[in-house]
Amino acid sequence: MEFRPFTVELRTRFRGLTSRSGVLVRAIDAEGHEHWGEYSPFADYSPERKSRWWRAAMEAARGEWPAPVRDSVAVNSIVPEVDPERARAYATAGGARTAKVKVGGGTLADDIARIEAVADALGAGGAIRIDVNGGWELDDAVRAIQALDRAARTGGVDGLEYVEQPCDTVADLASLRRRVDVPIAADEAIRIPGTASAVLAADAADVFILKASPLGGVRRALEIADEIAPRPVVIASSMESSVGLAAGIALACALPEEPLACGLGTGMLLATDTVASTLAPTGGRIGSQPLEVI
Ligand SMILES: O=C(O)CCC(=O)c1ccccc1C(=O)O
Ligand SMILES: [Mg+2]
Repeated sequence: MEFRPFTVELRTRFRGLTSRSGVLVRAIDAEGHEHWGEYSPFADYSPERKSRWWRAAMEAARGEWPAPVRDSVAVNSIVPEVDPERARAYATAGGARTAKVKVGGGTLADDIARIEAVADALGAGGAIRIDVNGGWELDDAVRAIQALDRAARTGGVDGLEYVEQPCDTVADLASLRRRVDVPIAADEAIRIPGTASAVLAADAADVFILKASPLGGVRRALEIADEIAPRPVVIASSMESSVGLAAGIALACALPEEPLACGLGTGMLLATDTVASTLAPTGGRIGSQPLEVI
């Protein structure tokens, strides 16, 4: 095995980061085929969570992914917490018809203006989901979700598709789910410190966000999807370079049931990459592609 440290730059600050660093792992299988894995855990991850990411990188480098059952999946665009004019451009990037809008970091008025701009840019038939990354208190969450759902009913968009991780704890997600009509999606709650089983047991989410690398690899994430079924899943990246992104695509294309539009369009947010041609969506869809690691 060969190990190659890397750093890639982001176009927009994301999760407080302007770059992503890690190690690429390269291995040749028994038939002489080359495979690459990416180990790029976030710096604040515990040793246990880093070890899961390591298992995902090893699975990729050993060429142990299951065979795909579809060629491509729909993706969502990602709208960071930018002003309404820039939000419009992000909303339809890559041909996406579903936009995931980051909210909750500034004022509710700014969030409303951003959602209205995204609804207008998408137009009829578009879908809007929001990601709070936790942090809302229950009562604030109820008020904000109602206001943002109204904002998403402009331009022919049918309200919010779901709200991702509005509050931190599984208990708060479960309570909130009983107080609002908008579906609730669990992201961090199924990994930090919880599990999909705990979210299921508390009946705390309608939609489950699965990420191949932090969950320990494609096969592990497929087991979790099996446990969750028939509830809908969304496969998302962890803002990896294209080598890591390929694991998410392999997972999305191997699921027995087609996932909802996936958060696998993050290649568009990279200014530099580990491959010659970044994995990015066209016509709102993304599929696997041979990687030319540079
Ligand atoms: O879901 C997506 O569209 C992309 C993935 C994404 O948003 C993300 C990427 C890295 C870290 C956290 C998150 C998140 O879902 O908040
Ligand atoms: Mg999220």
